[in-house]
Amino acid sequence: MSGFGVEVDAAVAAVREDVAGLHAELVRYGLVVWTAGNVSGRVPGADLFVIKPSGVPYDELSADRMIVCDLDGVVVPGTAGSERSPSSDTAAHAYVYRNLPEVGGVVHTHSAYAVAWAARGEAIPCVTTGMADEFGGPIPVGPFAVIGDDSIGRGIVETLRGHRSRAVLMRNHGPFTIGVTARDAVKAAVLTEDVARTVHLARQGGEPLPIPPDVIDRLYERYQHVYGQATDDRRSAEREG
Ligand SMILES: O=C(CO)[C@@H](O)[C@@H](O)COP(=O)(O)O
Repeated sequence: MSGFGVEVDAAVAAVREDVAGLHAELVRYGLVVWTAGNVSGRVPGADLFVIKPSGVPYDELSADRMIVCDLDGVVVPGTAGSERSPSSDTAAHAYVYRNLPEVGGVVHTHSAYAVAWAARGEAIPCVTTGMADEFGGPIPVGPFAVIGDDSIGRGIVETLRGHRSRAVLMRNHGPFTIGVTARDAVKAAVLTEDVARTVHLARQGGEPLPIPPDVIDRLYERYQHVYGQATDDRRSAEREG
């Protein structure tokens, strides 16, 4: 018995399944080594989110091992998985959920090319149409912050609030991405690494050509509202508004 009620219990169960399964996508797309990356998802209709336990191998991340937290990042006692320590980035994820109500999922990885840009403290310029589609401009750099308090979360929110990009490169650390759902945030993490690698490769042969800002705007608008299917997470969230 969780004490949440039937509807919230069902929502928690669905987010547990979703978040557990999405960690396999981080592995599939080569975004993580060992246990260095995490996915969380907000529980619709409740001030709760679900995140993985800290330092547990990805092939052991079943739904019942996911951890339910409140929006202060405190583990809900007595729930499945609560005997374990949550991800060391739980406070950062919680800060994002508290301060950006439209966010339904948060992802952090140490994907190699994105971390290389973060280590230099250099924003990734928007020089491909695919990047304009997903990010609508450059991927910005967030401040240097270390695990232990709200500072990573603050840096993510300060950098991404009002920004089109769903990704921030936290300086000397790595990418954090947000989405309307956990899956949407995983997609942003996959595409962040893809553009980090592509723009890095492009620069080996010279300076990439810029895309005019009005063209970036048009590509971004089309991708958000026309690309894919009306049932896609982002377009559904927009309709539900
Ligand atoms: O960046 C760090 C630690 O520096 C963490 O995000 C990473 O190792 C993953 O930690 P968790 O297994 O989620 O606790």
